Amino acid sequence: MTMTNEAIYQATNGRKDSHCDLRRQGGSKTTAQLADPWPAPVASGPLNATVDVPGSKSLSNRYLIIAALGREPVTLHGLLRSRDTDLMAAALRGLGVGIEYDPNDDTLATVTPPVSGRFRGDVTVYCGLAGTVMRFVPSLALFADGPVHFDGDEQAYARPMHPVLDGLEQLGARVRYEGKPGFLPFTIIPPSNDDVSGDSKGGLAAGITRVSIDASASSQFISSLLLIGSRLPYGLELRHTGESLPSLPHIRMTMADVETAGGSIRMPQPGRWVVAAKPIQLPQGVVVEPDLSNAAPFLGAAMIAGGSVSVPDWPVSSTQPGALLPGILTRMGATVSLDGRPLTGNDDGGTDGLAGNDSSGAHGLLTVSMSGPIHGLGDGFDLAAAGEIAPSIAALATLADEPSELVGIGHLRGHETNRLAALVTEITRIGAGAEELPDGLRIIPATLDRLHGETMETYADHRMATFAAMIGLKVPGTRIRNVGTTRKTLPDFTGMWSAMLR
Ligand SMILES: O=C(O)C1=C[C@@H](OP(=O)(O)O)[C@@H](O)[C@H](O)C1
Ligand SMILES: C=C(OP(=O)(O)O)C(=O)O
Repeated sequence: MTMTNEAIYQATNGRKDSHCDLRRQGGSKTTAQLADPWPAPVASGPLNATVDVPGSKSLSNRYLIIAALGREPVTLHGLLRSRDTDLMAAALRGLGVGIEYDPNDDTLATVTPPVSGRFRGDVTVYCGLAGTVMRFVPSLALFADGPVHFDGDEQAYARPMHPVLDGLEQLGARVRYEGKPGFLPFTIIPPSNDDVSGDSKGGLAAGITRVSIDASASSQFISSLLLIGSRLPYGLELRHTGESLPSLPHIRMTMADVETAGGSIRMPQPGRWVVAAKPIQLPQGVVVEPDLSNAAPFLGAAMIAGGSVSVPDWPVSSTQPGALLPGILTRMGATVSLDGRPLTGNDDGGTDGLAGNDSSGAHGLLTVSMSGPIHGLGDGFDLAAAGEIAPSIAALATLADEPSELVGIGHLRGHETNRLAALVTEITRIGAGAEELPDGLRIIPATLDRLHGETMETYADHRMATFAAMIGLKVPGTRIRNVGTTRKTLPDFTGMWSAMLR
């Protein structure tokens, strides 16, 4: 066995949980130096801040994978450097992909695919708690020259994995579960002699390969197979068999990114995708958009504290679900503008809210301003398209003037933690009301005089930490347990948060 990617990760970044990109964010404290629990700062008045948000986790990890599936080196500009993306890079290195960071700018990375086009087997991939690593990298194992073992944080053992592994078995791989069937840890034994197909006998199927899986627990199962579909000898026809499908923008993101690399993925009808067999190659240089979901706590801060917060380089059009924020925040009472022009975006929160990447790369300064109360979202607000921003929306809803029901997000029970249970516990802990619904959450806000500052648990969930920091802006005495867990997708959340409040 070669070194695991976690070992490579630790060797290149320091301790497992201590990676902190000090250069980009101007030198705040490392995890070891951060107080635990961390006293969340209170906003002493209206904000007036501009916050540079690092690159998108979802785009960074897709570009890394798609670059690894090409033939020529690709340079990624503005790559997110965080636990999830460093784990992805380390996983790819373990599989024989070259990844070099620019010594003067570690968000500039050149990815060089293996010369043979095949990935190195007999390795262990450490996934941490990263959904994009544990769900996307197994599909690469299909093209490895030996078994690939996957493991992760203990908490990752609870995250659903079966549907994507079921899909890989339909493509000829064998999966050996080493813990609970359907969950990490496991080993993928790739098909031999390039017998990558949907033929039950393990031979090459003459014609397109058909795979059916139930992706109602995570869109990442679909994205994983779409990422490698172009590499299959006859392409892929993928069907989703479940009733609901979350995070459709993230699937559209996968389709758009594969298309940027010259691939072709069609969605002739909802729940069915057709991927053409063809070589894919990203352009020589690719710019990563800022992470719009990670912008949510900062933009939301302007709504909680009043004043305004701006985020530069906001894409005019994006497949990121965070592109729904202007519409949702407007509905909650904010005024949103892009380069000074009013913007409302799409506020339907539906499952098909976004058109696709704007290949022009046009972007501007997004500003969220607030002077009045935060409005609740009322009954049945569907967040299925953008489940990952639910904790930020929940923080706003806790401080709003009327109740909110967030629905279409039952699958959040399988995120970094059971986010529905975690949000209910933390919202009720401070004196507001919340209850779980079969597919979401009902939040009954309380006035500030009824809320009390408490030590908030984060459950190793970066978005529970940013949720608590948002609450802390208005609820004195809020303390956050393990705020360093934000490094999953943000290298220096506390430094950025404190700078915003200065
Ligand atoms: O493909 C992706 O990059 C992601 C898809 C979504 O997963 P789910 O569909 O499991 O919610 C999202 O919540 C996650 O943060 C990132
Ligand atoms: C669900 C999330 O992450 P993951 O990519 O680990 O699924 C998230 O970031 O909100």
